[in-house]
Formats: sequence, structure tokens, C-alpha cells
Amino acid sequence: MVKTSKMMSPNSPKNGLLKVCVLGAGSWGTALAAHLAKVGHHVTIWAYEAEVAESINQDHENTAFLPEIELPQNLKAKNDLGQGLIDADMVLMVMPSHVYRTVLKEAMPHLPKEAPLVSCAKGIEKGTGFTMCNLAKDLLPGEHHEQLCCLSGPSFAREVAKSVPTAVTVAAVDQAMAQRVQDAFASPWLRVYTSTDLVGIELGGAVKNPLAIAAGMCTGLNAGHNTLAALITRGLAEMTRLSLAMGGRLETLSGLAGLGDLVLTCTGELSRNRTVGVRLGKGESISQITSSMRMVAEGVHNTDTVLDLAQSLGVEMPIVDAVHRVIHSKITPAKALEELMTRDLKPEHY
Ligand SMILES: NC(=O)c1ccc[n+]([C@@H]2O[C@H](COP(=O)([O-])OP(=O)(O)OC[C@H]3O[C@@H](n4cnc5c(N)ncnc54)[C@H](O)[C@@H]3O)[C@@H](O)[C@H]2O)c1
Ligand SMILES: O=P(O)(O)OC[C@H](O)CO
Repeated sequence: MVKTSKMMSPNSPKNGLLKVCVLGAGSWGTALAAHLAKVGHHVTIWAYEAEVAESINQDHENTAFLPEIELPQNLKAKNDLGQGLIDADMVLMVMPSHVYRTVLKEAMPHLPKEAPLVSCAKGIEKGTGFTMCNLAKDLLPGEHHEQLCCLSGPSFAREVAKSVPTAVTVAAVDQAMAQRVQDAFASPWLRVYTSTDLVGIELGGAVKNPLAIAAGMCTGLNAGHNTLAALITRGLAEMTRLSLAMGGRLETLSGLAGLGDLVLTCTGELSRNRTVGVRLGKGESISQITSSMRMVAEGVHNTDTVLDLAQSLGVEMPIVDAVHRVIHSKITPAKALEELMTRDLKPEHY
């Protein structure tokens, strides 16, 4: 049973309790909002769907996106985007990448100055190739740019909502800004590290999505543990190549937001992306799969956006390319695996 009382600890917020606004009441926004409310912050969550706001306020449950988790009584939901943002000390942006720009544009006039603006989504924008923080930089006036942070790492929403011990990383160009977010989130069940490699942290979270689909396909095809270990390792090499080309740091990708999230989503049954891959591997079509899901598997769209970005930078990503061709029904999962196994032989490097 999830405890809903305020819990203070040696790791409780050093800078006091904050007024927090969470944009997006999908499973991740709801889990993060519940976590912050349990820590003791005053949290308002904005839900796109009126019935989701109602379900959180009346039943203390998000039946649409995080069912069967009791939410803290002090978590308040709104369906009006401006309301929760007024005077917020910290804003979380937890919209899926395909609606991120639209929602942020609507929120823009209400955004607080100086408060951390924490991006928690994992994707690349279609058409621009922007990470979510670069999208925000493109949209928001310069005065907001130093407020931008990214929180990422191996973190299934359902487990965070159940206070399962979890570790994540928060990145900002300014270390002090990242530390403010670290202090606000830290608890005995959520350990938060900081980083100043914003692009590396964002790239890890975005690229693991198509790789988790690939891992799921291997499982759906009944390939073995050897195959999965090879996929994770060579997937990490692809992720590292792209991140370095974007200016990310090598060590970031062996951390929580790189290898950590890759291992979680390539092996964990709670991963939506991996589930899409398993079903593809078992022979279902992508339209059959997506039409049966209300939640978003970012990899379905982000396979194309990650590949476009890689191609624009001249970075080779054979696994992501194979997933792209399966999603677009150009090859079968079995053929994709065969092609990856019979590529030109070469030395091992990233
Ligand atoms: N769920 C997780 O475990 C988890 C963990 C870490 C990061 N993330 C990332 O968080 C982001 C949000 O994903 P999620 O899992 O919370 O979402 P979700 O799949 O649980 O829910 C979909 C969300 O999209 C919103 N939505 C749908 N259409 C919309 C529209 N037209 N305008 C505005 N909002 C709309 C819904 O209201 C809902 O909040 C993604 O980038 C995801 O990769 C998710
Ligand atoms: O369910 P997935 O595949 O979107 O993964 C959720 C989180 O990103 C895991 O860290």
C-alpha cells in the first residue's frame, strides 16, 4: 500500500517545501507528482483530460494512466493550464514529445521566472531533431533558458509511485540549478544525482526507446539471453555515437540515463516500448499494437526522429535503422535480426 502521509527524512528538501506544478497527468507526471506530494511539497498537476483531473481529485487515483495506485490526498489536479503555474517554485514538463511544443506554448505566458523548469519527457521532436530542452530553448525567451533541466534515468512510473527504491539523474547547464531540483526530489526511496551534461542525459532517454523496441523484438522472436546482451551492448554503442556527435560526454552514457535506462527498458516487462517490440516479434502489425494502447510508447515515433537526427549528423545506427524498417513494414523482425547479424565484420568500438 502506498503511504500518503508527509515523510520527512535526512534527505528531505534542504530548501524547504515548494509549490510545484506538474504539466501532464500521464503515468509519469502522476507518479512524479505523487512522489513530490509525499515528500511534502504543495503539488498541482495539470491534466489534459477533464476526467483525469476529476479522478485524481475525487478518487485519489488516475484510473486512465496509473490505475490501482492510491495517490496522496494533498495532490490537487486542474484542467486549466494557467492555474497551477502561478507562483510555482518548480515546474515539471511531463508531456509526451509529440504534444510537448503545443502544451509548452500554451503554458509559456504563465511560466515563473528563475524557478527550475524540469523536462521529464524522453524524445526527439519530429522535423526539428530537437531534444525536449532544445525545443524549449527554441520556443521560450532567453530569460528562461538557464531554468531548463532534464530529469532522466531508469524509472518506471508504477515503481516510483509505489516508492520502490530508484535512482535518477537531473541535468542542467548550471550545477546550482540541478542541485535545487536534486534537493526538491531527494527522499530515502528516490536517490537523485546531478549532471551538467544536459544533451547527454536527454539523448540517453530518447535513444533507449527504439532500442527497447528492438530488445522486445528479440524476445518476441524467442531469441536468447546472448542476443539480448549483444543488443544492449551494441545499442549502447549507437547511443554513445549519437550523443558524442551532439556534444554529449562519453561517461554520461554509462550512467543512469544511458546504460541504466537501456538495461531497464530492454529487460523490464513494464516497458511500453519493449512491449511494442515483443508484439512485433510475435507477428502483430504496428497499427494493431498502437490502436490497442492508450499510453504512449515514445519509440514508435522516436525511431524515425532519432534516425533522422543520426542521418543528419552522419552517425551510423544500424539497430535503430532496423527497427525503423520493421515499424514501416519494410522487413520482418526475423529479417532485421538476420541482417544485423550478417553486417560487415569489423573491430569492436563505439
Ligand atoms: N511512464 C513512465 O514510466 C515514464 C518514465 C520516465 C519517462 N517517461 C516519459 O514521460 C513522458 C510522458 O509519458 P507518460 O508515460 O507520462 O504518458 P502516458 O503514456 O502515461 O499518457 C499519455 C499522456 O499524453 C497526454 N496527451 C494525449 N494527447 C494529448 C494532447 N493532445 N495534448 C496534451 N496532452 C495529451 C495524456 O493526457 C497523458 O498525459 C514520455 O516522454 C515518456 O517517455 C515515462
Ligand atoms: O515504458 P517505457 O518503455 O516508455 O519506459 C518508461 C521509462 O522511460 C523507463 O525509464
